[in-house]
Amino acid sequence: MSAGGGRAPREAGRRRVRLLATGGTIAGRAASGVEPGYRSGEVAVEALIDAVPGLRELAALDGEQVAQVGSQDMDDALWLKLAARVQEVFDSDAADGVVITHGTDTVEETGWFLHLVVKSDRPVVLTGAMRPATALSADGPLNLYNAVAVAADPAARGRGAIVVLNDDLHCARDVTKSSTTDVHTFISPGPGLLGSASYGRVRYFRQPPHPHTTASGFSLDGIRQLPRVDILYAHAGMTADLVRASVSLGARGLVMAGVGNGNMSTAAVRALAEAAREGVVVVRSTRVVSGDVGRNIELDDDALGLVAADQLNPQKARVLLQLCLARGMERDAVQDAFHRY
Ligand SMILES: NC(=O)C[C@H](N)C(=O)O
Repeated sequence: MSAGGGRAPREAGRRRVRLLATGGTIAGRAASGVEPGYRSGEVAVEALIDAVPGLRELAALDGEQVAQVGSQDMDDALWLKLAARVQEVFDSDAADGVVITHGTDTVEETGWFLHLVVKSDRPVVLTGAMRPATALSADGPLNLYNAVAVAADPAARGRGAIVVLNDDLHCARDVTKSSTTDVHTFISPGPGLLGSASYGRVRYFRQPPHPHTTASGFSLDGIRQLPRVDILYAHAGMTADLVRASVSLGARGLVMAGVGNGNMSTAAVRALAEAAREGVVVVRSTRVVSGDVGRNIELDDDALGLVAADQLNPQKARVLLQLCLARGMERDAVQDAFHRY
């Protein structure tokens, strides 16, 4: 095992897994994750690996610290860095699969980004923990064990980015965090789980039906930064002010976390239609945890110039819209992408 990104030795029949650590509660130090002043992301990658009995028996492992942040501090620059690192690891044949240790707050967004841009069939597995590494009944060690088992499993190939927590395998497209503190926080509303893992024994229930990784039209090619896309949260009595503020601050895209089926107040609708006329691409998603946002249902998207998010929640819609805008796609092409991916 090396901490600096050296290769795990190739041993006959043994899969090689690279651990890319980014921080999060899986690397947090505290008696619990709800202590005042608690900070995630303090335990280094070597210590994480050493804390899991039997981990090295699953695969030839090496670890690399890509970042050390609470995932609330993940941002576009870190996504680009992480995705580039995953791509380099695969392109140089340094590993058969990667495991990314990550905070749970935004793991769904990072996973979705990687699901769309990484060009490889090799498994990209993300895991984390709800309880700090030093807490009573820490969940990180078994999550990491299961994640390495998935990354080392040839049957995980071609399934895109997989989020593994609490014995569940989720497609990065579908997964979302549903509880602030519960260990069973991750759900995949609608499509359901991708599979399960029990002490390293992995089963798959389905293939992700939407294009991803090698079949996705997105990649890192030519992308040095991502365009600004803001998410606005709809509520009773919403005014138009924040829509206008986002546009005047330079947002090239807006995602509305609408009420119900992607609805919002009349004032907000008018402001969004105006933004769309000015060339901002506006996507209607929903603050509701499950269900699709359909086109031209309660709102006339055709007349208003809006895009419907289909199955993507606001934070996932933001990632896809950033990638679409980075590729120079216009509104109709963006709508097609929301139906396709
Ligand atoms: N459970 C966690 O990992 C929460 C932490 N704030 C993070 O996302 O990094």
